[in-house]
Amino acid sequence: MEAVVVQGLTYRYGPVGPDVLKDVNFRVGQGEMVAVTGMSGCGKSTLCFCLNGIIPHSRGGIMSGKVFVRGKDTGAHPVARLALEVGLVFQDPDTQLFSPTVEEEIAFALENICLPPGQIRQRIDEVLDFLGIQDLRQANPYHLSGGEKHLIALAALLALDPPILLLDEVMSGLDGAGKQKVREALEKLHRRGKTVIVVEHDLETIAFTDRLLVLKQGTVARDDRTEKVLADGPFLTACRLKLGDEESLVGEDGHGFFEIE
Ligand SMILES: Nc1ncnc2c1ncn2[C@@H]1O[C@H](COP(=O)(O)OP(=O)(O)OP(=O)(O)O)[C@@H](O)[C@H]1O
Repeated sequence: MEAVVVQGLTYRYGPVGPDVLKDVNFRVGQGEMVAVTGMSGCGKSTLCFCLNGIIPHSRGGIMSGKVFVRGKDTGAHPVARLALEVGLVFQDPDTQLFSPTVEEEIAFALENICLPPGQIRQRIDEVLDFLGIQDLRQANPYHLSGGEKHLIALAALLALDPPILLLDEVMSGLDGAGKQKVREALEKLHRRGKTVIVVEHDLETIAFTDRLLVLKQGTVARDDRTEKVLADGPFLTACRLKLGDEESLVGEDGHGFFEIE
């Protein structure tokens, strides 16, 4: 069974707005390490919401086509069920952190699936060790930096142990050491058989992945080996992407910069 199958996915947020995703088709095998990139506004986060069922269940809008995660049609399964298959770390971590301590944040989802208290404590220890963030155990997530918040959201997701991990711009808020930490964690998880999908606009941070999908104005402009795409200067220039940050901060409309943390 494939981890992800996307067939003819087209989506718009409202009845009159433009199609944000246009006839997107791709498959991800179990255990693959895939990156998705593209300029600001090309539809990366929207695609993430389609992969974990937030679209169509919680965002409204108009979706056509099909998305399957581990054989489950996202349109036919509730988001809470899909969360056991695909864990998403959101681009904006404030939308998914709401507990007074890191420990309680990680415990929350585990309590929801009725794990016994002993196992909850064990999983919290394991994920904090795994990410090297035991020192943040009693911290209030709201008081942490953007990068640390992403790590806590990732820890909460890892504690649930979903087979597919989906990270939306998690690296961009981290310093060099933080990026290295996440990269090593993802490589270790990949070796353990997890399917990892990393969404990043910064091409340097995804060079470690095996396969790269480039989105351009809501369509898949390229789906190839990462090293091959990153070596294709003319293609990157045509997509206005480049290794390094400045160019990829320009929006799809061609003007303006957005802030990263
Ligand atoms: N809730 C919404 N309602 C209407 N339009 C939206 C909504 N969210 C996003 N969009 C639009 O959909 C398009 C794709 O946005 P999306 O956030 O998926 O792009 P992105 O590639 O993730 O961008 P970024 O790299 O800046 O996060 C953009 O034109 C955006 O303005």
